[in-house]
Amino acid sequence: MAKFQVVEKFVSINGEGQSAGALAVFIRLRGCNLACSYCDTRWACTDDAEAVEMTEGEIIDYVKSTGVTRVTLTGGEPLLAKSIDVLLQAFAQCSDLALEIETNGSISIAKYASMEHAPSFTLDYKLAGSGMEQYMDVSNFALLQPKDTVKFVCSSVDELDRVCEIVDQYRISEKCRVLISPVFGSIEPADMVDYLILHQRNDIRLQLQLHKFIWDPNKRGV
Ligand SMILES: C[S@@+](CC[C@H](N)C(=O)[O-])C[C@H]1O[C@@H](n2cnc3c(N)ncnc32)[C@H](O)[C@@H]1O
Ligand SMILES: Nc1nc2[nH]cc(C(=O)O)c2c(=O)[nH]1
Ligand code: SF4
Ligand SMILES: [Mg+2]
Repeated sequence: MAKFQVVEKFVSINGEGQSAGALAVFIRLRGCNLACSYCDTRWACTDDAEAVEMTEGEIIDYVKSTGVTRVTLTGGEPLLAKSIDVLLQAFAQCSDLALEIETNGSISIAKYASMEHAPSFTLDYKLAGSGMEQYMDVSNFALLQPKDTVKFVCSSVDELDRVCEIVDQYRISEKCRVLISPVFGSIEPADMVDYLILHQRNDIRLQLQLHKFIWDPNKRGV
């Protein structure tokens, strides 16, 4: 049995990613190796953030108790957790649960992408505005499957040129979904749409963080 530091667990709709709008159970793990300028979950990233220690069995029991079948494992950076492979294996054995992992693009997904019943990944590529672009592990792009998503959170419309450069260089939209999302409140989404129209980017979708429109953007547990 392994132990995981869970800073938050709740049921909501998924506000982001490929299953946006659908019910999901969220498991948020403590700690992160990056410090994105815009991070909306900084409180979960420090090693001393308040957390409840749970085993993989307790996490799965909690998920099953909700009756919700989509699970989002997030953080912080979930792939940093010691023994994360144990938790992913436990989920892989539950054929009635669909696991999505939000990961920050700096950690290799190779070990997990090759698992039987592998989870789906929402792989962030951190752009210059995050201050973290130098940590991106671009070898992950070769491992993408149709069930995965690559996401670019943009601090300015100018960053969309870089998004297109990366999508084209690694042929990402031939492999999986590509999403762009504004840093909440810092760009007009309409300007992002204008960019997609102007550049005829049929392969890139805009996504807004739904939960921040439904609830107070700073509210936790939603
Ligand atoms: C808090 S992170 C946790 C998972 C992982 N560390 C990562 O960065 O992908 C979850 C998602 O929220 C996004 N995010 C964080 N702060 C944001 C903000 N202010 N506006 C829009 N998206 C944000 C991240 O880019 C990431 O896609
Ligand atoms: N409702 C809701 N959906 C989300 N999708 C990804 C989230 C995250 O923080 O990783 C998130 C979140 O914090 N809340
Ligand atoms: S990697 Fe994710 S959790 Fe870590 S600082 Fe960046 S957005 Fe926040
Ligand atoms: Mg969030």
